[in-house]
Amino acid sequence: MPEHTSEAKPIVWTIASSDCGGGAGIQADLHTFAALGCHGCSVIAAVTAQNSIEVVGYESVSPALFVTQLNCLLQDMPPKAIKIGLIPDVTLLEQLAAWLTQHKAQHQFVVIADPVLSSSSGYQFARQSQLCIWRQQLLPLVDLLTPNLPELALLSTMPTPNDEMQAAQLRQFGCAAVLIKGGHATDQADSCDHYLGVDQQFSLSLPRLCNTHNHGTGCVLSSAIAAACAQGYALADSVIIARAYLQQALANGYATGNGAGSLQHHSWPVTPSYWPLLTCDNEQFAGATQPDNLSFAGMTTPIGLYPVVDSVAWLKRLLPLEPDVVQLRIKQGSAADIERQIAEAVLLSRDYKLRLFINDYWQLAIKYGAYGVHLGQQDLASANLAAIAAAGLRLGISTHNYTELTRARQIRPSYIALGHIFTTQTKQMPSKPQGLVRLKYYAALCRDIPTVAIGGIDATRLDEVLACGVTGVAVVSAITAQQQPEQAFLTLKQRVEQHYAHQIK
Ligand SMILES: Cc1ncc(COP(=O)(O)OP(=O)(O)O)c(N)n1
Ligand SMILES: Cc1ncsc1CCOP(=O)(O)O
Repeated sequence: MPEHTSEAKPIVWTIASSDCGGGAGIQADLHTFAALGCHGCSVIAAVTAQNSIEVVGYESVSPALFVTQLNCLLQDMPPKAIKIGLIPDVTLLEQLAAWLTQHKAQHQFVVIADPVLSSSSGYQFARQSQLCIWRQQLLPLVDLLTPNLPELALLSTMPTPNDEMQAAQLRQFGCAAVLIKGGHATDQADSCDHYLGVDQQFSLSLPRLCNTHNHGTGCVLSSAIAAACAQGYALADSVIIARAYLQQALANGYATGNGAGSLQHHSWPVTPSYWPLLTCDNEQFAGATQPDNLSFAGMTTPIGLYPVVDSVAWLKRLLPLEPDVVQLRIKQGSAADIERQIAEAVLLSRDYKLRLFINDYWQLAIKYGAYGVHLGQQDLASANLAAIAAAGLRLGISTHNYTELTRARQIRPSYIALGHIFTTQTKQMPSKPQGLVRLKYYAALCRDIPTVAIGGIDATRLDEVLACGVTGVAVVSAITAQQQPEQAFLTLKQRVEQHYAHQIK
């Protein structure tokens, strides 16, 4: 399902070369854009003659026609993102650098570059003069470069075989981020890519697929990243989405001629087995990967209506109405008062058979024996997850994007919160509202873990949120800011219960 309606598909350009065999180049890029809900435009740099076995030859377009394509598109169909692929000509590379210098700042598009310097069948497109233009003129205009290991070595001037140092050098030349593709390290069982971004570094690994129908792999990965960027995802998220898209396309690759066949373009990836394992390379996310032996108690699903209240006084108001699950999220008060409220809330929860989650204060939750703990992203780094699991408490984790969701899934918590879905007045959020399309994708990916939607959800939006496939709906102001909070709770609870009862039938 595309992020936008048919009236507003984001426009993505590919500036690359034609593969008459249809598996790579411009043809693969356009398939990828379409599958990810974008409208693709193509600026053709060269026409190659190739099939599934070999590249037989190529001819570049004239410099005049190259620039005319760029200008004509810019006038009427400006891009949200541009993918650069094979440009086997020095003059065209120089022209492109000059054109990007002139227009990038004004039009604010993202540039993803796949420096196709040789074909997987062994054809060499790169000459020294082209490498110089890449280094000196193009890299400073690139937001993400996606070299494979041979391309990384060619582009870097470092003789060392150390990939990270070579990538660091390319970033010094000016490209903001580098994704080192590990596909060529065929001696390893997993295929592992390293993302070196402005403020994040991580590795993504997935089982190496035996399918030999892998023509156009690099083209598809870079164009999927561009498409996800055009859909408004941050660069790190786009890399993760694209890697999952590629795994899905590779898993279903098919024969065309007698050589490496083509990838199968499908749709937005939501299948857990295609999702990469994310390992954080920097301190910030240390400890975020689940130690294998950690296991959190499960929740009986669906979670249903999940009120979040800020005091034990609010909890006492709701308890006679028999909520199934409540979160106590205290944000003010002295340490002594907070502990008193948590202790009292846990005692009350036992009397009422309530599943009570404590926000933030995981030590107190363990001390008093709460049903569970809810932690945000910041809390994850400092909390002792092993202690929470060992005490038998459930764990809920907040997420606000694909990177956080991917990490949270690896921890295998009791539930994952997805937010904020709509604008909320209750909390200042540093992130953007996620909206319903993303919520649906996230919930589909989490088919194996309970999910809770949160943020700006009220009676008017309840049905569309439930329709996205979450197993619970968390609300604050839809209850506590209403004139009749008890009545608001009862109405919401009845509607949520009806929804899940209907689903089970
Ligand atoms: C169900 C649910 N989802 C998200 C949150 C937000 O938690 P967190 O990120 O820890 O932020 P604060 O609540 O501490 O502001 C939540 N509390 N509950
Ligand atoms: C705590 C929190 N975390 C993400 S949104 C949010 C507040 C949700 O409140 P409301 O339901 O009133 O929008």
